[in-house]
Formats: sequence, structure tokens, C-alpha cells
Amino acid sequence: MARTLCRIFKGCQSICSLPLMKTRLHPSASVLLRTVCVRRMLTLPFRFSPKAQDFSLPNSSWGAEMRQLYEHYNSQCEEEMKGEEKQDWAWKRVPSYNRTLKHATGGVYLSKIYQSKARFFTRNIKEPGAAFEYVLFVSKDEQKCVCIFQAGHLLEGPQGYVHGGAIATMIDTVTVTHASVLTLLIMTANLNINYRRPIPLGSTVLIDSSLNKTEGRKVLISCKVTSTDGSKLHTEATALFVVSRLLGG
Ligand SMILES: CCCCCCCC(=O)SCCNC(=O)CCNC(=O)[C@H](O)C(C)(C)COP(=O)(O)OP(=O)(O)OC[C@H]1O[C@@H](n2cnc3c(N)ncnc32)[C@H](O)[C@@H]1OP(=O)(O)O
Repeated sequence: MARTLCRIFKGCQSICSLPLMKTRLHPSASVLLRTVCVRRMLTLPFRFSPKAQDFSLPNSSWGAEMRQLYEHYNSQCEEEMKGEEKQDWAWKRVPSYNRTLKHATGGVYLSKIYQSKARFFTRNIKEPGAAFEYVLFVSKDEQKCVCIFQAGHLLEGPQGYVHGGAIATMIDTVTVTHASVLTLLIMTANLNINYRRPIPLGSTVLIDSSLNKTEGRKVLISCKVTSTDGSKLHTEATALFVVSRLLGG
């Protein structure tokens, strides 16, 4: 019993230490989050996960362009310094896991809360480079988010080009991550996409998202997919996110 309580306590601590939990919460989101977490934690078993793979770190499939851009943004990120004050930073890399809840900070195993075979959609293909290779950085003032995206061969739509649904997936992923930095328990309510120019399969592109406005429970974000030098506009989109009342069950 004592051990179980200790694990529940650690679970709460882990959830509260997630980057998203440190952001400003909409009051209704805050209440919902506490209710959902506590309800789920009290009914389900915990295990400890020794290691989580962060899929947003470089791997052997990354091309030169992807690596170069990663280095560029990563060099402007917060540096963890032991015993000294943290340096100022312009961007923050957003870690990415294939079972987000399993890999809450502290390694508490939480994904049993949901289905054991469930995987985060964009991170469920084992072969590196085959599908969605990407890394996201969020700006210090949280007004902008940038994603470096390398589209793998499994994402083909028209011959030699990326499928429109895969592009929509990435736009949703980037904008929802951005919106999640601002508030919690959000759902995509509307995604409006204009495809301007096809994206060659295997190429690397930049996905930039900017906060348009927040209005009550609503977050509006606009997004552009461009070539890495910014000269070609591939896709434009706007996204609306709403803090969900339904997520609490
Ligand atoms: C990084 C890991 C995250 C991965 C997840 C990626 C994101 C996703 O793909 S989410 C999955 C896809 N989305 C969904 O399934 C959402 C399904 N829809 C819903 O759950 C609900 O309709 C939801 C939550 C969007 C809104 O429901 P509800 O909380 O009842 O909102 P409701 O009270 O009707 O409306 C709130 C406001 O939003 C507006 N609104 C709601 N839906 C829309 C819409 N589709 N278009 C425009 N405005 C809308 C309303 O007009 C209202 O505005 P106002 O306050 O100004 O009057």
C-alpha cells in the first residue's frame, strides 16, 4: 500500500514536471487535468521505464540540410549548466516520444492508462527516415514555433511527392504542439490548408507556426511550410484549437 501511494505521488510529480505543465493553464483546463490525472492514477498500475527514446534527436537518416538546421536552432537553445545559472536562450527544443505518457519526466510508466499498443501517430514507424523525421523548437516568448521536417519514402502521395494528408498531419502536429505550450487539453477544431506547391519526397522543409490570438478557450495559429531557404512556399494553413470540455470524460 505504501509503495503504491509512493508511486502515485511520483506519478503526480512527473506529470507536473512535464514542460507543458509549466505553462499558463486555462482555469477549466487546470481543473480537468487534475481530475483526469488523479482519477486515472488511482485506478491503474504503474511500472518504471528505464529509458525513453527521444525521437527529435538526430539519427543516421537525417540528411545534411536537416542536421545543419538542427545545429542552427539547437545552438540557440537553453543550456543546462550544473551549479551555475542557465544561459539565456532564444529557442527550446521540444522532446518527442512515441508513447508520450509512458515517458513523462522521471520515467514513470503511464501508458497503461490507455491501450498498451497505442503509439503516437507520427512516431510509430520503426525504420529511421522512412516516414516523419522532424524536430520542433519553440521560441522563448512562445509566439513562434519552428519545425524541421524531412519527409520519408513511406509518405508518397503523387509520384515523387509528399501526400497531402501527411502534410496536414505535420501541420496539425506542429500547430497543436505550439498551442499546447500556451494552454492544455486542447483539440483541433478547425484546420484550413492551402497547398501551393508540392513537396518532393525525401526533401527537408521548414514548418513555421505563429500565434495569431487567444480568445477565451480558443487558440488561433497560422502556419507556413517553405523550402529551407524560405524561397518556396509549399503550404499555408490556419488552425483553431479549443480547450476541450470533453477530454475529462
Ligand atoms: C502533440 C500531441 C497531440 C496530438 C493531437 C493532434 C491534434 C488532433 O488531431 S486532435 C483530434 C482531431 N480533433 C477532434 O477530434 C476534435 C473533435 N471536436 C471536439 O472535440 C469539439 O468539437 C471541440 C473540443 C473542438 C469543441 O467542443 P466544445 O468544447 O463543446 O466547444 P464549443 O463550446 O462548441 O465551442 C467553443 C468555441 O469554439 C468555437 N468552435 C468550436 N468548433 C469550431 C469549429 N470547428 N470551427 C470554428 N469555431 C469552432 C465555437 O464557435 C465557440 O466559439 P465562441 O466561444 O466564440 O462562441
